[in-house]
Amino acid sequence: MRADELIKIRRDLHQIPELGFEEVKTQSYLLNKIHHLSQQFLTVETWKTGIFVHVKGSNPTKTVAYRADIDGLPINEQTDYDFRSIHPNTMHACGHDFHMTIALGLLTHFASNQPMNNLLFIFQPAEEGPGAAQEMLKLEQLKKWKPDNIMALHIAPEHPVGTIAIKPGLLFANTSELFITLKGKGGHAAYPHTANDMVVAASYLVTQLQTIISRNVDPLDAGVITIGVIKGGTKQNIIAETAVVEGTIRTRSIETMQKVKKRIEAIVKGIEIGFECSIDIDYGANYCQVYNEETITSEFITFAKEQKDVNLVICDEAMTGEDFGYFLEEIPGFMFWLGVNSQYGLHDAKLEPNEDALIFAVETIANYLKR
Ligand SMILES: CC(=O)N[C@@H](CCC[C@H](N)C(=O)O)C(=O)O
Repeated sequence: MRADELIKIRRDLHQIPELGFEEVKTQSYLLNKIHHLSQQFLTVETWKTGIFVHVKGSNPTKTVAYRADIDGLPINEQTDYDFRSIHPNTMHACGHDFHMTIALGLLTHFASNQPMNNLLFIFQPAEEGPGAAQEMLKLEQLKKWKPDNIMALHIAPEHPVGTIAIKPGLLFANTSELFITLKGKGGHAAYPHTANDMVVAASYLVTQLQTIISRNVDPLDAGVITIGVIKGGTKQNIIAETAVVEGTIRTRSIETMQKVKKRIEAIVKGIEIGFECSIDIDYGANYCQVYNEETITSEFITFAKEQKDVNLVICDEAMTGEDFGYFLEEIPGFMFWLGVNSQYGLHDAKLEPNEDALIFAVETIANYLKR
């Protein structure tokens, strides 16, 4: 596929971002493209809004899976593109439009250039939440086409085009979503003594949560608690009966995740007693770490070093999360960062990844898979 064709696909997909398990238009766009390819070596199956495409190899000794996530984020796009999202408050702000386009570019290549080994393309819904990897791993398709290895990429705005950033071992953190609901007693703004204000309780809670990483996690370990949402109340002169606080927890180890959650629960108990309210905690979706299998990752690093146009970076681990980690728990493989050189980062309403990375990725990964 030519660079301009990849760019056209990326722009089409960029315009129709959909949230997890709602990727109906995205799935039908991808299926339409896939059905226009030569079907000789392909078997196409769907699951919810996801797609599996098996490419039969000419003389297979194994099956290699390539996974791309397909969902968007609830963000109101603020780029200067003339192909901005046509879906209000939804945007491909994590590069999944790039991930899908690259997978489709690779699939297009191998549909007409039969690979030696079998390939399995996995277009996965709902990576941003609630996650789909664990469910997909249990499916019939994974059993009958059982991949021996698996790989995936994630765009990296901070690296120039041509960069592959990777490391063996831990790449991404363990994550847990965090949804906290506080319930007190509403009332008139002028009579605070008759009510039980959840805006004030939530404010104390958010402040106290900030002490967990700084006071309870070993400084030589690492963790993140980010509160991305705080909502409460209905009007400026009404005391809020309820408030919600939503965030995410990131840790390098499961043990630290457990410790952080224990501390959250203790702080919540304190707020319940101190503010005479009731608080519910829901940890939502939890993702395990992304851990790159050492041998295969080292082989990929060796391959990348040999490519003249690849700027190889051995990077540090990041506190991002990915349910691709679940695939890696069961299937040896790796994930890498693909440089896309954007002034604005992931989850930013102005993210504008450089489209030159599309053809670079397709050609580089096709060469790797051919080997
Ligand atoms: C690469 C990336 O940005 N991934 C997301 C994964 C979200 C996990 C989950 N919904 C959570 O918020 O904990 C990330 O935010 O790192």
